[in-house]
Amino acid sequence: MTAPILREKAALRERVAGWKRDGARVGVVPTMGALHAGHLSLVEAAQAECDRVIVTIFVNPRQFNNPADLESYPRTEETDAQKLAPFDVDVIYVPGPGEIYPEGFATTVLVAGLTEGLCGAHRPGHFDGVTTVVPKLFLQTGADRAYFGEKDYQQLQVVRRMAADLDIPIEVVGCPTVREADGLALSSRNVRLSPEARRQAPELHAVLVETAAALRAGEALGALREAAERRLISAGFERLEYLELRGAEDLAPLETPERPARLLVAAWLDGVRLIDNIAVV
Ligand SMILES: Nc1ncnc2c1ncn2[C@@H]1O[C@H](COP(=O)(O)OP(=O)(O)OP(=O)(O)O)[C@@H](O)[C@H]1O
Ligand SMILES: CC(C)(CO)[C@@H](O)C(=O)[O-]
Ligand code: BAL
Repeated sequence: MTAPILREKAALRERVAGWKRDGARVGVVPTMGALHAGHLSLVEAAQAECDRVIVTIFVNPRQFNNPADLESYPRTEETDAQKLAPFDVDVIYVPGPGEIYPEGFATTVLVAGLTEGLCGAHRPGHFDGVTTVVPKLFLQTGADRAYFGEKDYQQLQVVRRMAADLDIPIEVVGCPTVREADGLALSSRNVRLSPEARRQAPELHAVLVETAAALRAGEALGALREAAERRLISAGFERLEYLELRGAEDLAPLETPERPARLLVAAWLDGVRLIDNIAVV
């Protein structure tokens, strides 16, 4: 059955208050829509641990540093509702812009440190947009747990920090990246790849896996980054944006995986910015 779509925070609050009176544990899966199996894996994780599950769909203008990216971001509410139907979620919350950024809205939440490198360095203002909308989604839904994908690994760590710093009583749960059979991480932006670029795209994950193995074997990150860049360019990519090794939780720059670490990459293919990351332990 298609879940009820609520568009107003007042209606959402009333619904959630009823669940809470019954002692329900509420989970939220924040998304920007254009749902795929990665999002649906978050819904499944939420359903396994929560009595009630809310999926939010809001294409948040404040986190788009590139107006063309915002303009062309896929908006597919009807198909999204159909994709959620077999999962029997309790509510799909699709707030109008006025529910999130009413007239006179003047607050920005900024997380320092964790946002400064990686995607934060290449998408100015992006994480400020994320950390301004996400606490609103947490507070509007009143959820006890929130589910985020490791595909957006820096986002996951930033959101964890924000929720802890603001004393929002919610547990932020990270879920593994869902991939295509050829290794490409599922992303709403993959639909923008031409058929040829789609065939080239899995090279990103292959480079990540091989670089991680070489780091574990003691090879130097600098030389590996150069080799990765050459390989991606010859596979058809336009540009390697970053390939970095970071501490798994604090995202501190590392040269070697001397402690639990994450290898993170961003690269451009066919005018599309692809990101990925894996654990290096
Ligand atoms: N392949 C995936 N596996 C697991 N979680 C994912 C995957 N892709 C996205 N998610 C998670 O889904 C949530 C909503 O993400 P979003 O709506 O931005 O989708 P997206 O596919 O990441 O789109 P984008 O093209 O903007 O990166 C985030 O927590 C994100 O990490
Ligand atoms: C968390 C989020 C829904 C906030 O707009 C977005 O950044 C996303 O889809 O990952
Ligand atoms: N997937 C994270 C949201 C964004 O790329 O804007």
